[in-house]
Amino acid sequence: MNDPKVIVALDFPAAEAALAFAARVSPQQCRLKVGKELFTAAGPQLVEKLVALGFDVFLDLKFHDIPNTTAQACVSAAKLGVWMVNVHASGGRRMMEASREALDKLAQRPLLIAVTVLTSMGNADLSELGLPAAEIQVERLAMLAQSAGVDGVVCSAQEADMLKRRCGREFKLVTPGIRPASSNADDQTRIMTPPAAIAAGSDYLVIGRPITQSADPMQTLAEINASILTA
Ligand SMILES: O=C(O)c1cc(=O)[nH]c(=O)n1[C@@H]1O[C@H](COP(=O)(O)O)[C@@H](O)[C@H]1O
Repeated sequence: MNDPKVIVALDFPAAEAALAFAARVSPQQCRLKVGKELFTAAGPQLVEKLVALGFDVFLDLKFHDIPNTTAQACVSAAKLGVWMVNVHASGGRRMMEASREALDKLAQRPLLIAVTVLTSMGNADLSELGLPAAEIQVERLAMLAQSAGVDGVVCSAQEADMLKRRCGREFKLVTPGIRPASSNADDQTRIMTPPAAIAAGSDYLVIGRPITQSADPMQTLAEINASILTA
């Protein structure tokens, strides 16, 4: 597999566990995501080690701040050699445009992705925030993100079909909240199985606990990869 669709979320408390996982998989089988838990514990050195092992690394720090701070944080992330970085679309147009412009000045830049509505959020959670239903809010933020020049969005696979039609095939859809039929939802709300997500138009599936907490993580990853080859 030369273009792995699965991005494994390395939500571990320390570098050792993440490196032990990385030692058992190859960049042909999956990409790797470093998020807030692992980055806060292990820092940029761990990210650089994973990049040096040949993995495409998604640095998922979901930046959300004023335009200058967010843009410079994206530049710092890019300097680690990562493949993908993300910001919150709800930070607004000027924040996303500043991030894109700052990255464009680099010789090599990562994909810039905007988070729309977290996959843990359901319509009741959104209503409490005074926001419309997930599908409407995701569409609105994705259209804004696209017009601000980002490469794609994080959304749930439940919105993938709608967004591929609205934003076109080239606009990348990165979808967490992926659960094989046999897995628990955990704290995720807008979920979908791996083959259904690919069929709906997801470009990349972010999967953490169903793989990392499985009794046999390598077998689970192999089964998921096999299930989406035929999707
Ligand atoms: O940006 C993300 O990666 C992200 C966005 C989102 O809306 N929902 C979401 O779950 N994530 C991340 O995707 C991963 C999902 O992990 P699992 O629920 O264990 O599969 C976690 O590392 C989350 O931080």
